[in-house]
Amino acid sequence: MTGILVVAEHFDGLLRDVTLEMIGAAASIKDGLGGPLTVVVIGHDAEALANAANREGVDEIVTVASPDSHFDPALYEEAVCTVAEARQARLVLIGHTAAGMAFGPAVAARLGSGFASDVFGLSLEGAEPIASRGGYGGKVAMDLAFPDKPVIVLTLRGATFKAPEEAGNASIVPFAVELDAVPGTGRHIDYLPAPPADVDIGKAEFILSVGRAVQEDKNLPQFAALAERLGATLGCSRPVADSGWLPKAHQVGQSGTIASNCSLYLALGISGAVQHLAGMKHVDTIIAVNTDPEAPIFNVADHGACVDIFELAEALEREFN
Ligand SMILES: Cc1cc2nc3c(=O)[nH]c(=O)nc-3n(C[C@H](O)[C@H](O)[C@H](O)COP(=O)(O)OP(=O)(O)OC[C@H]3O[C@@H](n4cnc5c(N)ncnc54)[C@H](O)[C@@H]3O)c2cc1C
Repeated sequence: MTGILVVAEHFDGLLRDVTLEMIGAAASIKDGLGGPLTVVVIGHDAEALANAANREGVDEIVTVASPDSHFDPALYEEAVCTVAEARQARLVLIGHTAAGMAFGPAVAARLGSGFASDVFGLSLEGAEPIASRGGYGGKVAMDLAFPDKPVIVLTLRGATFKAPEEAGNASIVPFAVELDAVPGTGRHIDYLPAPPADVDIGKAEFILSVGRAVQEDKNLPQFAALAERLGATLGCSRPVADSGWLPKAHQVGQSGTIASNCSLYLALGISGAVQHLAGMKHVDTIIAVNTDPEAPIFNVADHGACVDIFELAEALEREFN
């Protein structure tokens, strides 16, 4: 058992980004593990999606035709367990998403495997997979090994692993799984689209982010204007979003959005809690402004200033005018 099985996630005829990110994570340890990398695409239109999963490092794409045109966790559980056993997968990777969490733990229970959720790091110790995840509400990071477990199921955090850029030359193989007799988990009624967001933190290249130091919502327009003037997207820490001073789409971090495309991050009055830093791990250059010289944000910042954020905003405004 040395292979890796990545379970493709898709919606509305498109692969979700997390699928390609899982392929990137799997490809980075494939040689050390010693087995092939297989992607399973399950769905009504599985064959049409197979080509999109054909990326560098993938050896085989298995398509499983589903009788249901909508996602059903029971069908995924059956299909993934069947393919994992047929391909003797050592490692099964599933997105840490609403869909992935609906069938991933059930797959792990059925396969009697080791299991970890919300994994943000994947490596090898010898030929043993090691999964990194948070603990105690994200206050610590831990590396997990799975001794004596022949199979390991992991759900991987999105916007965390790098997707391969090059196309692959995997073979595409239809795989029959008897899904008609599997009792579904419910009746699909409708999809409700999320309300449109005014920012896309995941794609923003330059983010000016404000923390609790802004104190109250009437102070936000000053920083929104500064962000606009600098050509930055306005981000925030969780207390700012929780207080309703900015919509949730602006929140950077573990329970917000990961700034996965950001080259410059200006953190104004943000202490640097681990949950916020989880959203900044891809940032190239971090500039932190905080009145507390001991603030943890300075441990990760490339440049820092012990300055009051209101004084800074006013000084910049004067500079512009
Ligand atoms: C499960 C879980 C998930 C979480 N997810 C997230 C998440 O996704 N994103 C997130 O941000 N947090 C998240 N949190 C919350 C996180 O733990 C912190 O509480 C939060 O990040 C703190 O936000 P902050 O830095 O704005 O506030 P604080 O920690 O209160 O820091 C404010 C900082 O501003 C500085 N300051 C104050 N006044 C000024 C001034 N005038 N000028 C300059 N500096 C000043 C202070 O010195 C301080 O360092 C999560 C927590 C949990 C338990």
